[in-house]
Amino acid sequence: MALAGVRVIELAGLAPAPFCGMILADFGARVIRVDRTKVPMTVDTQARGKQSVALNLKNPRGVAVLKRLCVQSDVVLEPYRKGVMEKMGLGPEDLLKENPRLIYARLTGYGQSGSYAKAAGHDINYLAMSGLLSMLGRSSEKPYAPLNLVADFAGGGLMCAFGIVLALLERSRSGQGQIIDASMVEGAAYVGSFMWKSRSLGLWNRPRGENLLDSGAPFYDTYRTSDGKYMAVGAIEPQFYQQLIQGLGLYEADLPAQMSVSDWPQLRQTFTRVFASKTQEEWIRVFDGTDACVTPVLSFDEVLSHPHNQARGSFFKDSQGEISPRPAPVLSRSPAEPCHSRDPFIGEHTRSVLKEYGFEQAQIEQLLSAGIAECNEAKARL
Ligand SMILES: C[C@H](CCC[C@H](C)C(=O)SCCNC(=O)CCNC(=O)[C@H](O)C(C)(C)COP(=O)(O)OP(=O)(O)OC[C@H]1O[C@@H](n2cnc3c(N)ncnc32)[C@H](O)[C@@H]1OP(=O)(O)O)[C@H]1CC[C@H]2[C@@H]3[C@H](O)C[C@@H]4C[C@H](O)CC[C@]4(C)[C@H]3C[C@H](O)[C@]12C
Repeated sequence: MALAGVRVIELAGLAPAPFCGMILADFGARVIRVDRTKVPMTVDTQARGKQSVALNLKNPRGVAVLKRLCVQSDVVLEPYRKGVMEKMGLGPEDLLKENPRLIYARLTGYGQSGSYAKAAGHDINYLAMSGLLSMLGRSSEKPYAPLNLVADFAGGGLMCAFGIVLALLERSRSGQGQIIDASMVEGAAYVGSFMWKSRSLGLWNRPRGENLLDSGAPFYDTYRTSDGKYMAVGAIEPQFYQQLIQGLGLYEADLPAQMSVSDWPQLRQTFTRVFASKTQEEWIRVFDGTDACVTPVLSFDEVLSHPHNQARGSFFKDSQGEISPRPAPVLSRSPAEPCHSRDPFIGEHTRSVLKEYGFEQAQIEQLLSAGIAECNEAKARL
């Protein structure tokens, strides 16, 4: 796999950093998540392929253990508020001094500088600060966040993984590590570069929800079918729009012009009425195999059995029966091989990892009995 041999220490976080770690693990990195001790269960639902070591980092001996793990690693990924790592004696200066090849990735909401750097926040706040949230929502409604996809995952976890891969690539030339300041505000804004750069085209001149791609245009929207399901329509270009009209059994001559914005409400009413006349399955039969850019809105349960997704193996079932998307993109020679086994228990690998990283058995037992480290091996659960 592309990242085989790369060792990552991920400090346990909420959503974006776990996603970043999972991407690295999917593509072959060895990811060790460092959890807190005395925690009943993990909130990391993106622990695929990771190992878990539980350490008390409030104790200097726990800090010393982490330092020793970082000396032998390529990447450390930290998801805390600015200043937390420094307070624990684990700031970039401390760790890079001991391992100058270390890539020190800091994934935060607001970045390491600026007046908000130390403020708490979540995806919706970062999205708001990026400018993007102001553009998201239906006409005459308040802005709404599309789950926590944009800032946490696209602008946060994914962008940070990209930064780590860039830093690894650069290190192969320079031999040096570096610090990555991954701000979710900036990551989200960057993902939204198209919105920024296309403002001059007049694509976003109208109020929220009344533009081409924000559900303003009737040919770029979803429609309810007679069985309560939905179809997604993305027929922008005239040649595809024609096929949409044809599939709906309408005649262009009877309709206002596609780009006549003032007629969009009337056109939407017509599309709404027609889509409501057939079931989703019937519409699939009408539009499959055409270039009308019309697809069913599939539920999570439906994606696995869709013939297209099945043909590509786009989703897979793990050993627990859970469906997940296959890691993307697909590399021809060194594709990702996502782990199919269950996620680790907190501290499941404490003993084995510490041993592998050079700790003596007696030292490990001391750390465990002093509560600095915690081990929760699978055997103990049988
Ligand atoms: C699904 C929910 C998650 C939603 C995601 C949400 C929408 C997001 O946007 S996530 C993005 C959040 N932002 C960031 O990550 C930006 C950077 N980070 C921060 O800004 C902050 O970390 C913070 C604001 C996120 C949190 O601030 P906090 O004050 O708590 O922490 P920090 O200042 O960073 O300091 C960390 C302290 O921790 C100490 N530490 C760290 N490691 C260790 C260690 N190993 N040992 C000892 N100490 C350690 C460190 O020293 C710091 O200490 P100090 O403060 O003293 O300095 C999920 C959200 C909630 C979940 C539910 C919940 O957990 C309850 C249930 C739990 C159960 O197990 C599962 C079900 C739950 C219902 C659970 C379900 C879901 O997972 C959630 C709903």
